[in-house]
Parts: sequence; C-alpha cells; structure tokens
Amino acid sequence: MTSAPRTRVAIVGSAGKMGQTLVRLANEDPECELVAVLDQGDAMSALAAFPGAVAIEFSSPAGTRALAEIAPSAGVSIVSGTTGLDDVAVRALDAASRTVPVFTAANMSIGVHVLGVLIERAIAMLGPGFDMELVEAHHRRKVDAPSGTALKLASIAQAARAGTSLVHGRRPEVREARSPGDIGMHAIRGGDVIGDHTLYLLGDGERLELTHRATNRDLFARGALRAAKWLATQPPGHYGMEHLVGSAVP
Ligand SMILES: NC(=O)C1=CN([C@@H]2O[C@H](COP(=O)(O)OP(=O)(O)OC[C@H]3O[C@@H](n4cnc5c(N)ncnc54)[C@H](OP(=O)(O)O)[C@@H]3O)[C@@H](O)[C@H]2O)C=CC1
Ligand SMILES: O=C(O)C1=N[C@H](C(=O)O)C[C@H](O)C1
Repeated sequence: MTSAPRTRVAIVGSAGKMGQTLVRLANEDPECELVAVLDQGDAMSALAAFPGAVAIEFSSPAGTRALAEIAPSAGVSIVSGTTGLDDVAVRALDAASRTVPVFTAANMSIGVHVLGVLIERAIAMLGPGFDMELVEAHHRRKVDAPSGTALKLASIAQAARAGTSLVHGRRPEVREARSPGDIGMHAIRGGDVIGDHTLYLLGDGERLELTHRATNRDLFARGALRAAKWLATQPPGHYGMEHLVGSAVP
C-alpha cells in the first residue's frame, strides 16, 4: 500500500510562542515533514533549498515581508498568521500569491471562523436597533492592538451593516453619547490570556454576547498545519479560512 506524500513544512519564527508550538505539533504529525526552522537573524534565502515546501510563518510584519519577497523565487508556498501587518507586507503577500499559493488568516482556529459566520447572521437578523461593541483580551506581550482577529470580526460586522465605522476606545475629554453607526473597539492586555473575543450586540431590554475563548496555542498551530497540507495541492492564489472551511450555513 502506498501512503500519500508528506507535506514538507518550514517554520518561520520558530523560536517564538507560536513557532515552538508549531515545531512540536509538526514533529508529531505523520502527514508532515519538518524540513527547516528559521528565526530572527537567519537568512530567508535558505528556503531556496526546499522548493515545493510550505513555509508557515508567525513572526512579525518584517518577517512576513521578507518571506513574501523570497517565496516566489524559492518556490515555497506561504501560510502566514502574523497580525498587525503594514501595507508593504500586505502588498508583498498579494504579489507573491500571483506566483505561489498563499494562505492568510488573522486567526487559524475554526471556532473563530464560525464566530464570524454567526456574527454576520446575527446582525442581519437583529436589524439596526442593536449597538455593537467588540472587546478582545490578550497576554501582556502582545504588541499589536486591536488584535488581527478583532479587526477581521469588525470588518465582517461592517459588511453586514452599512454605514458603520470603528471607534477605538473612549476618552474622558469626549463628552458625547455613541453614534448608532459606531462599532466600539476595546483591547485588554495582561497576564497569559491566549486570546478572547466578544462582540456585544446591545439592544433595548436585551443583549447578545458572542464570545470565543482560546485556552491554548495548539488550536492555532493545528489550523495552520491543516492549511499547509491543503495549500500544498492548490494553484497560485490568495486563500483564507473561507476556502479551507467554507462559510455557508447548511
Ligand atoms: N493567526 C493566528 O491564528 C495567530 C496569530 N498570531 C500572531 O503571530 C505573530 C507571532 O506571535 P507569537 O508567536 O506570539 O510572537 P513571538 O514574539 O513569541 O514570536 C515571534 C518569533 O518570530 C521571530 N521573528 C521576528 N521577526 C522575524 C524575522 N524578520 N525573521 C524571522 N523571525 C522573526 C521573533 O524573534 P525575536 O523575538 O528575536 O524578534 C520570535 O522568535 C503575532 O503577529 C501574533 O499576533 C499569534 C497566534 C495565533
Ligand atoms: O498575538 C496573539 O497571541 C494572537 N494574535 C492573533 C490576533 O491578533 O488576532 C490571534 C490570537 O488571538 C492570538
């Protein structure tokens, strides 16, 4: 009996919190072969030795950009989970996707993807009478705010209700009530919180609180490895969770 070829993966940002989790889970996965690990100070051009591999990158905007710039000539596909990307890194990923398959998601957990689907559905069903406030909490070492996940969920909310805009926090000098089109964005930082996201839908006499809580990083790494295995057989293009999991409610 012949078994399917293993997906060759390289981990970029391998010494980080996500990188270490990915190295452990990739080594445990019989469908993956870990061929390279790179971190700060390593030359991204080393990936040229592994054409056909999928580089899984959770590092920094500079790391994302460096990988996206080398991937087409190296012949490696990209799974990128880094958040807080600048325009240069976003454009570099888009450019790379014209030559190699690229998968990006601000959150690789299937639960957050489903939360996005539920948010879209809830807003459409509730109508305009419900105010929206989005609260996220993360560990004390997180550098970007709001989280990439919060921004993605907010973009889903904005698409579901026209005429909305993001309002980041509240300041004492602004003495005015919220506007109906506001989506309040609030970021909590501290301790070892892995990642919590709640969209409050606040109406008259009732409110919904749609929440996802991550309790370890394995779920993000498992999602990234699943994406890498899927991406290895895709043509060049820019993919996301909607392509891997789908968005339609059966
Ligand atoms: N999409 C998702 O599901 C998830 C996304 N994330 C995102 O992933 C990113 C990483 O998170 P996390 O692992 O917690 O962060 P860490 O800071 O723990 O790890 C990042 C690692 O990448 C390294 N690095 C930074 N820049 C480069 C570079 N240019 N080339 C190679 N390596 C580099 C860092 O090295 P050094 O410290 O020396 O700079 C560090 O070892 C963040 O943007 C986070 O928001 C996190 C969890 C889930
Ligand atoms: O930095 C983190 O830790 C996380 N970042 C991602 C984000 O910004 O949304 C995903 C997850 O919440 C953990």
